[in-house]
Parts: sequence; C-alpha cells; structure tokens
Amino acid sequence: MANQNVVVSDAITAAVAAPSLFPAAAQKPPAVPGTYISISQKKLVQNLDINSAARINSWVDSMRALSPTHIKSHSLSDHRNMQLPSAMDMFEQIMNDSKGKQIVMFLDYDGTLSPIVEDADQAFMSNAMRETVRKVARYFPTAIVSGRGLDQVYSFVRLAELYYAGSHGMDIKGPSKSSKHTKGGEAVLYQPASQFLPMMDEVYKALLEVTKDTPGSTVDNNKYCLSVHFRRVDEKKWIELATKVGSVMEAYPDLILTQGRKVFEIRPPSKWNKGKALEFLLESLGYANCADVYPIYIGDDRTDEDAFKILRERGQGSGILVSKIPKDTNASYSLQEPSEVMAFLRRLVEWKKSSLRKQFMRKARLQGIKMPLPI
Ligand SMILES: O=P(O)(O)OC[C@H]1O[C@H](O[C@H]2O[C@H](CO)[C@@H](O)[C@H](O)[C@H]2O)[C@H](O)[C@@H](O)[C@@H]1O
Repeated sequence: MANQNVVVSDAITAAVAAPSLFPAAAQKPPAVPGTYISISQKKLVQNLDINSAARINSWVDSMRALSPTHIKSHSLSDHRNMQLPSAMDMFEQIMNDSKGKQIVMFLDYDGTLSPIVEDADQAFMSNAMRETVRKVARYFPTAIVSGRGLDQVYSFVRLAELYYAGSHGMDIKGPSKSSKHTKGGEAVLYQPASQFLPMMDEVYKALLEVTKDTPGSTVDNNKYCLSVHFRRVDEKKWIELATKVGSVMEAYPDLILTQGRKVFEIRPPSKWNKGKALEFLLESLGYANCADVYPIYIGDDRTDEDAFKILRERGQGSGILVSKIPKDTNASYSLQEPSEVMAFLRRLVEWKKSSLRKQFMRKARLQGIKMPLPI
C-alpha cells in the first residue's frame, strides 16, 4: 500500500504528535538491532501508512480492553449479569462433574497466584498462597503455566514438586522433586521453539534499543517470549511505544504479537501456546485420550484463552477466568482475584481430604464386616 499522510483517530493523533519511530512499510529497517533510531521522526510520521496506523491502534485498543485503565463505577453493576458463574458458588457442581475422574490443576502465575503490581520483578506470591499450592500438589498433579521465563517463574513459586510451563508453554519441565504424580521418575522436558532462540535474543536487543527513551517502559526477556510493559508508561505515550514495537515487528515479519494486561508479548512464529502445553502435560501424565481426567485451568489473561478453548473443545474439565470485569472468554466460571483463587484452592484441598476420609471409613467398614466376629 502506498504511503500517505493520513487522518487518524484521536489516540493515534496523540502518538504521531509525539516522537514516533515507525518506518514506512516500503522502507523496512534492516534486521540489525540499533538501526531503527536513525530515521528522521518527521519523515516517519508522514510515512505512517493507513494500515500501520490502524494496526497499531488496534494493538493498543486490544491491550486496553484486557486491562482497562478507566472503569466507570457503574459499569461493573451494569455488566454483572454477563459475568460467568462464580467457581465458588458452583463448587459442588464442579466437584460433581469431576466425580470418578482425576483432577489435574493448571495455574497461571501473574494475576492468578500473585496480584498484578506495577513492577513486574516484584510480583511475588504470598507464603499463604505457596502453602496452598503445595497442598494442592499433594493431592493433584499440578502445573504452573506462565508467560514468564521458566527460571523466573520457578524462582517465584519455588515448589519443586510441580510441573512448569514457562514462555507461554514453550519451555516445559517436570518436577525436580519426586511426587506420587511423577511418572516413574521420567524427566519431562520440552522446548518446541528452541530453534528461535537466537532470533528472540536479537529481537530482545532491538526492543531494548527502541524503547530506551520511553520513560517507564521495560522489556522482559522470557526466553521464547518477550514482554514490553506499558503499565508504568504515561498513557499518552502508549501509541508511541506501540509504534516503536511495530518498527521492530516490521523487521521480523514472522513474529507473533499478542496483548496481555498492559503488556505486548512478542513470540516466535510457532503455533505452540498454553493450550498445547496443557495437552502436552496431560499426555506426559498419562491422560492422553483419557475420559477419566478432569483438568481445571485457572488464568486471568488473554493467553490463558488458548487453554480454556482446548478444554471446551475436548468437552473436559473447567476453565476458570480470574477477573472482576466481564470479558469475552472461553472459560466456564470465574473468580474475582488471587485471594479468591486461594480460597477456591483451599476448598478443593478440604473437599479432597474429606472424600479421602469418607473412602477410608467405607473401606474400614467393609473390612470390619469381613473380619471374624469376636466369640
Ligand atoms: O502468563 P502469566 O503468568 O500471567 O504472565 C504474563 C505476563 O506477566 C507479567 O506481567 C504482568 O504482571 C506484572 C506484575 O503484576 C504487571 O506489572 C504487568 O502489567 C502484567 O502484564 C510478566 O512481567 C510478563 O513478562 C508476562 O508475560
């Protein structure tokens, strides 16, 4: 498409008025980190073609929708009817549906086990949450599925008996401490996007370079996924920052960009996602094509939708969305926030303990009947 001066929406007008680094589609920058900033900003603004402007606008809109910055006080009650049923209210129903099946737990990290905070490096989970997850893992095979790099999410959770899927499922590792759910001590290790590692390192450097002058922006290197944070960037600068990310994407057209909660996530050209990771882990646990399994996936973000969708397609288990506001989702139930996730997990543990007690009593009664009566 020919470049042209375009009339753009308010949001994008704000952006082009600010320094912008988006190159013309026809003048793609070379795929060499650090070369993006050499092009005159004025020229770039003129060169911003209508498609690029619309694309960047839609990226930002999409991110805003996932983590709205201005929620009108009346909007929550207006939408309450559209909310999914609460997983707490429907707890008994969920447990009934899982009867006779092995529950397998899948837990997202940010916004699910830890509250969303300004500084992504400080998103620690509480000790109470850690203890709760530890108990869950005692009774059910449990996996953490996160967009974060595997090592980082492990350093936050610090439970060796769990399965971990970092980089949105592109880096999978089994428990390092044996548990009754570990299959014969077999090491589970899977990195379906490893061939893209050099490219992701290159893109990481390029992103650092183009974003360095945007106050508040940070870039996480999550190994097979890179996250550009908008949370601490002045909202007036969001389009400008998105435009800078766009300039890197132009040089690597195969990369996939997704949006999360005030974050852009840049992934390698791989179809692997949290849903595929869920299926892979079920298979590793020996539940491939098994009707007697009940996966429960709890997550708060757009990337968790891939896992919710898989559960819907398989007609198995439950997807639980962590959100206070109604969202377009494939989940079946909702929980409001991490503290409610913890309450749900605790209830699950109590339910399991009580059903094990009942089972034990029943067995004991049966054995009692078989036992010879005392003379
Ligand atoms: O899949 P997740 O475990 O939910 O990880 C997704 C991203 O989480 C982190 O960012 C989010 O949480 C931050 C801390 O609360 C918050 O500041 C940020 O705005 C959120 O987007 C993490 O930093 C990213 O690398 C992950 O991709």
